[in-house]
Amino acid sequence: MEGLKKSFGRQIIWEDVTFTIPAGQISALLGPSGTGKSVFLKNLIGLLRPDRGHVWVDGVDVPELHERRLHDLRRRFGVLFQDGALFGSMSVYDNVAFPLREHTKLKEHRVREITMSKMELVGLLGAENKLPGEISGGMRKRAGLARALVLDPEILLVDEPDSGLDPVRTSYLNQLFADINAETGATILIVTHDIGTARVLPDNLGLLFRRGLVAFGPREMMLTSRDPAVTQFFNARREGPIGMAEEKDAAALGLEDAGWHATAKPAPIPPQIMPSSGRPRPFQQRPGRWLQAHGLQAPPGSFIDDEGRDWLVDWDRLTRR
Ligand SMILES: Nc1ncnc2c1ncn2[C@@H]1O[C@H](COP(=O)(O)OP(=O)(O)OP(=O)(O)O)[C@@H](O)[C@H]1O
Repeated sequence: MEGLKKSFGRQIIWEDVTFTIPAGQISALLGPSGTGKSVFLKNLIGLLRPDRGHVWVDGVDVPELHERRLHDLRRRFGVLFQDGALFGSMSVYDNVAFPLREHTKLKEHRVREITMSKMELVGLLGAENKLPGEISGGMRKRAGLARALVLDPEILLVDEPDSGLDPVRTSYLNQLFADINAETGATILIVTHDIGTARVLPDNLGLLFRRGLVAFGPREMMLTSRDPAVTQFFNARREGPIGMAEEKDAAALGLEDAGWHATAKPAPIPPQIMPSSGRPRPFQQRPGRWLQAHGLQAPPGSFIDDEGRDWLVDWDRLTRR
């Protein structure tokens, strides 16, 4: 993304957004409600066009593409929209099978195999014949995810996969993303409000706030950041520049910011989710590596899981195998 700006009428959603989503890694984008995260995803796949700027995918500038080329490019993307975006009059099965029928010439028996395997992956077997209106919100979300996965996308964009899901399902889903990334090397971008997910799943984190990208970088950088908005958001604190309304009074901000800087204290960094195989993902980094490379110490208690296991020690054991 380079110099990206989007507005609707006189409302600027964000501007000067420039960053690179590292290929083959898992990244998460967070930000208070209404900061334009969903709008951002839509710009990435050409469903909305930015006012200005570029979205480069392998040297191709997405906003410049015409419908036909966009259609071809989208084949490489899997997208889960916030509401699942299912066709209400089609069964869950037909919804999930849709991209296969739209983008490939596969025979029906093959379509069935793939569709059923993805439905199994997201725990939806048995719901094939139901209509979207007959299943729960969380199930619709998982159906949307199965549909996003049927073409084995190189780039997977997911908008709030965890909203409306219970903590156990969210935990399964996070494991699923780690496994997909490990197995297929897909680049995954997740928009989420779930700080729990943001702290343990991605390799990189970004924060949208006040009409721009406050920061984007490796998980360890973001979780130890002293930027008041970043610290406040990733630790779900009330003290900080982010208010209940979209934004606090700019004048008050200047006054209070100094205090926030002094008190911003990062919490311990939790261990990252490992793939089910027990082997690190291709781009997964040794815990503490980014901090070490920058001459920084992890906050005390970092990389220790709930059972008291030290993941630094574990990592060395796993990678030696
Ligand atoms: N098609 C559109 N036309 C006009 N305004 C829009 C359009 N789509 C989104 N907006 C506005 O853009 C802003 C950002 O919306 P968006 O849905 O991207 O926020 P978000 O960060 O994803 O929010 P949440 O976390 O609550 O889902 C909102 O003020 C919304 O009303």
